[in-house]
Amino acid sequence: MPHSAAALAENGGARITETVDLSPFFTEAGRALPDSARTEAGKALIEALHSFGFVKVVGHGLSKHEIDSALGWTKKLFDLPYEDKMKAPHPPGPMPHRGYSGLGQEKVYSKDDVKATSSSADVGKVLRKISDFKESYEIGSEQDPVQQNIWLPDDVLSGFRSYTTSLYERLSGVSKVLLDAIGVGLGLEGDEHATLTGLVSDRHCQLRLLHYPPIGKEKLQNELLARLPPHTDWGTFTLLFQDQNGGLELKDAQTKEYIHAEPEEGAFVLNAGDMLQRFTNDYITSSLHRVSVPDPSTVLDSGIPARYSVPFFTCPDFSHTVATLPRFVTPESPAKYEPVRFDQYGSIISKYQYQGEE
Ligand SMILES: O=C(O)CCC(=O)C(=O)O
Ligand SMILES: [Fe+2]
Repeated sequence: MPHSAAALAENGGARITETVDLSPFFTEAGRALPDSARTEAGKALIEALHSFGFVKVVGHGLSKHEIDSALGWTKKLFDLPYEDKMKAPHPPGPMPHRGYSGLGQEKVYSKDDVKATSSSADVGKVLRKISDFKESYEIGSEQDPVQQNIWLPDDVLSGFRSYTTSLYERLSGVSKVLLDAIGVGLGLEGDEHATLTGLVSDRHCQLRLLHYPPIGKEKLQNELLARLPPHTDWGTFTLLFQDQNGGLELKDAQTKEYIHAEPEEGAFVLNAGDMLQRFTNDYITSSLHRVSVPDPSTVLDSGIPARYSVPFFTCPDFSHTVATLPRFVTPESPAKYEPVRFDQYGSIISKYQYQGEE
């Protein structure tokens, strides 16, 4: 791991150390345990999400084979020649957010980036001066009536459609159990627990396959590059599988320092999105995170290796209105957010995470 090891040495190496075991929710043996085991695991989950907005999860029931397959198919896809990948091109504009985007095509911004450049006539152009050095492929539910999937012809990568469709379904199921664990950890019961179900839609989640190509030392020295700039995820929460090459970092809201989400065999990273932050009136934070490019002086002559990751974004239904749960509004913590319909929130944000040429 030359990249992350070098970066760790450089900034003191703060890492996410929180790893929670959610087997009381996910595995047969765990489910046989008394309720107190689920309460304890749920509370540990919420404690980590409250402190950092990020946590690593084990005991989620996904096998090593399942995780390796997700990363393996991702590599197979991006190993294809560019012309083949372009047989399923992401259309220009933010919607539908589906299909393949080549290097530099998508630019991710944070709300603060937009504020800082908003005096400029063309915010998108200013922010695109540093391009995102990544390629991606977006997949949604086959049942999504709003955004249809854009598939490669099956002879280009045989089995890809059926594999990724089943991965979407599998991770959608995992997300529902995670949501239950969040409810248990927050101590929600009855109607309050029921309001949680609106936070994860059957048809509006999104699976994303990502490839950050290797970068030579010279390019790192000579060009302004980002792998994935700081941003928050705007859905409910995201679960993410990454390879062993590292680079994902999140901003600690207290210290303002970026800390490393070090890859851990068998674990996925879970981070809260904007909807969970609004639902809990900031009790759970949607942390800024990024995939950084290291300082060239810390990098070996061979440059930095490729990195692959697979995030699954759980989102409410587009027509669902997310409101803060009353129990999180107190005299000490007055309401910070108006209720918002998810598609309206999405259309404000996605304007700035623009795909395609401008
Ligand atoms: O590749 C990663 O580790 C981060 C991906 C991410 O944050 C995103 O796609 O929103
Ligand atoms: Fe993200």
